[in-house]
Amino acid sequence: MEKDMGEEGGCFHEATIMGQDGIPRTVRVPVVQELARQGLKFLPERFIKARNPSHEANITLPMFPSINMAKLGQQAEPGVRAQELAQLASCAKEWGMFLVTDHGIHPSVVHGVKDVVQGFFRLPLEEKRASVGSYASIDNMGYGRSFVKSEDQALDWIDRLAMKAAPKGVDEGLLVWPQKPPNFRQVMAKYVEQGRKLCDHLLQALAEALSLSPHDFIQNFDPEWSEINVRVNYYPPCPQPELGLGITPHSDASGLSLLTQFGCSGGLQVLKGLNWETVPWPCDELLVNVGDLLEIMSDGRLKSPWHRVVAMEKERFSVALFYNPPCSTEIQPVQDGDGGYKKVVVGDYVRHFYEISPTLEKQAIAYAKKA
Ligand SMILES: O=C(O)CCC(=O)C(=O)O
Ligand SMILES: [Fe+2]
Repeated sequence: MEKDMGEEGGCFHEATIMGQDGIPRTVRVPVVQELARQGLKFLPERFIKARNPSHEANITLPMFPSINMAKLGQQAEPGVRAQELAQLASCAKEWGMFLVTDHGIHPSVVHGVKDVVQGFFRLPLEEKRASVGSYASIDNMGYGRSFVKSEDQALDWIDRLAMKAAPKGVDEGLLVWPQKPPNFRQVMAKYVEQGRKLCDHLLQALAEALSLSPHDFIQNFDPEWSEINVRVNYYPPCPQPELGLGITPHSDASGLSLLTQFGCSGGLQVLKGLNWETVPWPCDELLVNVGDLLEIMSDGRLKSPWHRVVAMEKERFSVALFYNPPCSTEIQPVQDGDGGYKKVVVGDYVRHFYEISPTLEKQAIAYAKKA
C-alpha cells in the first residue's frame, strides 16, 4: 500500500463504517505511531476527548487484589485454598478485575510476547502492512483498526493488531498473523495455550468462589471450539496525555480477558462509583478481568468492569487474550442471581456489542436482559 500523506502530515489506516444510508463506507484514521514520530507539541483535534472533570479524581489505588493461583490448586492445603477462594470472590465481585501470581506461565513466555510485539511495532509502516494480512469483512481485526464508527468521532490514541488464535483453522488462507518477526505466531501460540489453561483454572475457581459447581462456567467452553482473540494495543507517546484517551471506556465482550503490559504501567483505569481509578498493575504481572459473557452466566454476581486507558507521555503496550465460549453456544445464568439475564447465543451477543460500541455507558449488556 502507498504511503498516504494527509493534512495531518501522517499516514492512515482504513476502516469500514456504516453510513446513515446503510451503505458501508471506508474512512481513514491516522496511524498514531506515525503521528507520534513527528514530535508533535499538541494533540491533534481528532484525538481530543471530552472528559467529565468531576470524574477525574486522579486516584491511584494504593494496592490491588492479587490472586495466587498455586493456592487455588487442588494440592493446596484446604484452609489456604478456602481463604484464596474467598479473596477471589471478594475481588471479582468488587472490581471484576484482579492480578494473578504463581499462574504457571513462565516469564520467558511473557518476555517472548514482549519481544515479538515490539519487533513488529518497530518495523517501518510499509513492512508492518506487508507483513499482516486482513480478515476483510471482520471488523476490528488485523493491523490498525479501532472502534471507528463515524467520520467525526473522537479517536483513541492507539494502534492495534488483532488476530484470532482459536478455534484452529478459522484463519486458513487469510494470513492475518504477522510474518515478521518470523516467530510472532509461534511465540503467541505458546502464550495462548498457557493463557487458556490459566483461564480454565480461573473459570472453575470463580464458580466455586460463588458457591456454584466448578463446572458451571467452564461447561460453556470447549477445548476445540472456544474462541481466543489476541489484541495487541500499542499506545505511542502522547503529546498532551490529559486531553486524549488510549482506549475509550468499555467493558469487554468476552468470558474472561487476560492481559499483560510492558513499556510502562499506569494507563489502565476502572470506574468505581463516579471516579476513574488507576489500577496499580506492575509491568511483569498478569491481570484478569471479567467480561460481559461471564456477567451473564453468573446472572450479575460478577460484573464486567467499565474500564478505559489513559494516554501517557511514554509509550505503552498491552496484549489482551479474550476467551469466549464457541460462538454458537447458548449461555444463560447458571442460577438465578437477580441480575435479570436471559439466554443468549454468544455470537449474537458479540455481534451486537460491536455494532453498538463504543457507547457512553455500559449499554451492550442490556441485550441479554429479560424484557
Ligand atoms: O491496555 C490496557 O491496559 C487495557 C486494554 C483493554 O482494555 C482492551 O484491549 O480491551
Ligand atoms: Fe478492555
